[in-house]
Formats: sequence, structure tokens, C-alpha cells
Amino acid sequence: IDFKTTMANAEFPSIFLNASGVNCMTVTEMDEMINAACTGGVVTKSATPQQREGNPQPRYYQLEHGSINSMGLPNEGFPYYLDYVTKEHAKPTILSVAGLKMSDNIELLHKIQASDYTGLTELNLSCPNVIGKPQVAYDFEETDALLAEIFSFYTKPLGVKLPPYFDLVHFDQMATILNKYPLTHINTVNSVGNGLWIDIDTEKVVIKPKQGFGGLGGTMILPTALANVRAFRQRLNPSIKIIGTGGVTSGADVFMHLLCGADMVSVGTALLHEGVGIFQRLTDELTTIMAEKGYTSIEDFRGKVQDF
Ligand SMILES: CC(C)(C)CCc1c(C(=O)O)[nH]c(=O)[nH]c1=O
Repeated sequence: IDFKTTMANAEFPSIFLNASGVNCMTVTEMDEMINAACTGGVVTKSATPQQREGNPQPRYYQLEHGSINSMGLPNEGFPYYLDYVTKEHAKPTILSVAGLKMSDNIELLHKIQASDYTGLTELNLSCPNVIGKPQVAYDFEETDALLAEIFSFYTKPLGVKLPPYFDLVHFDQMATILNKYPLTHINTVNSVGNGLWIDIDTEKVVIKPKQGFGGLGGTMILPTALANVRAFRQRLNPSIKIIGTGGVTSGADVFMHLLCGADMVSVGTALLHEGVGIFQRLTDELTTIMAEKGYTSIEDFRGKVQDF
């Protein structure tokens, strides 16, 4: 079965990607993603202007049904990732960027615009905002202003990474804003923000940063991820593609993301646990489901989830 997907000027040989942050910090990890079977390419760790150590450890913890993290944007710095994605690779790259403040985002996109990189870029809108205001993606005016400024000069393929929303009116408000801009895609969802887990033997939280508050990933966020993929597919211009992220551990989960309208599917927590072999397994499991249902192409069912 042909799992090839085109987004903007990039042809991905498979629908599968890593979720930014997992298996994409170094050249070695990014090359491993590209060279692995059944991957469509690689998404870089969100790059900040300078290299960052990130938060003190423990900053990631595996739960029974997922994960919690407060990594703090550890990364090798923007030049490292721009250099990597500008080189030739066997599969497409998506350069993820995250400013620590508004001016960082503008500065990074000016640099990409001026660079030789012609591939896709993804702006992580979970980036922090001014103190006292929520992350940018939860500040609709700020998101609108940021995208307006970016698209006043940026002409290369650009998508945004979104946190989950939990109110139908927020889906309406965010989609109204996103539909104003020539985005290649959205990537939804980022981790479910500020969860908390406790080790009852020690009665302590399980990660050190932020008094134990961290983003949730894995199986437990799949219903939230599916809702966000479907809600935005229903609301966004068809020209804006969707990378479905969140809670994928099986071919059935991939099938649900695709039924909700995802064009590509990325894997985070399960990739960290299983390694890049997971992409062959997901491909095999999805192929089996499609064969059982008599589907010969993803177009036979993409976005066709039915109401009850
Ligand atoms: C949460 C931020 C540190 C502002 C952005 C980076 C990021 C992180 C991280 O580096 O802590 N973890 C996530 O699950 N998603 C993210 O987007």
C-alpha cells in the first residue's frame, strides 16, 4: 500500500514521523529516523537561538499509560538544526523552532527565510509568552499578531505545532485565526499541559522541574489528540494539512487519527519506549486493518469518521 504523502514541496515516502522532542536531538538520532524503515522523514527537536541544557533531571518519567515531561527545551541550538536540514537527506525534514520570547520567533524565521533551506518549518506555539500570560497558543490575540508579522515576510513552507484545546469555542477561535494564513500544516497535539504524578512510596512528585508539573503524552492523551485532529479538520481550509500527534501506540490508533482527517501521523512517547522499529510495526498493523476492511488507499477512509 502506498503511504506516500505530499505536504507543500516535500514528498514524504511514509505517513509516519517522530514527534518533535523524541529521537531528534542530535545528528545521530535524526539520521536514525531518516534511515529507519517506514518513516516519512524527521522532525527536529524545537530549536532555540542558542544551545540549551534544559531543565534539571529527572525531567521525563514513564507512566503506566503514557509519560510526563518538563524537559525545558534542551537542544543543540538553531544553527545546528538549520545546518542539518539544509544538507541533502534521503527523506524530507521538518525544522521545528521555538522562541523563548516573541522576538526570538521572528528572528529565527527571518534567518530561515534568508537561508538556503527550502523545506518545511514548524513553529512551536507552545513557546512561552510574557510572564503572567499563558503559552502563546492559548493567547489568541498574540497568536494572530505573531502569524501576521511572520507572514508579512516569510514565504517558505510553514506549519504550527499546537497544544490541545478543550473547548469547542476555542477550536472555532483558533481555526478562524489559522485560516487567515497560508500555513502548510498544523501539527496537533503537543503534550497535554501541566499534568502531575506522584510516587506514593516517597510521596514525592516524579519529575524535578516545575514542582512536578509536566506535559502528558502517550495512550492516555489519545482521545484528546483525536478530538483536536477532527475538530481542526472540520474547521480548517483543506489547503492546511494536519499532522496528527498524540497517543499513538498501535495501527488501530493510527487508523483513528486518519479517520479523523490526519494527513500524517507522528509518534512520541511510544517511539521513545520502542525505538524506530515501531514504524514498521505500525505500518504492518495499519496494512492489516486496511486489508480486513477492503481499503486499498488511505484516501478510502481519511477524514471519513462517521457521527453516531
Ligand atoms: C514546553 C516548552 C519548553 C515551552 C516547549 C518545548 C516542549 C517540551 C520541553 O522541551 O519541555 N516538552 C513538550 O512535551 N512539548 C514541548 O513543546
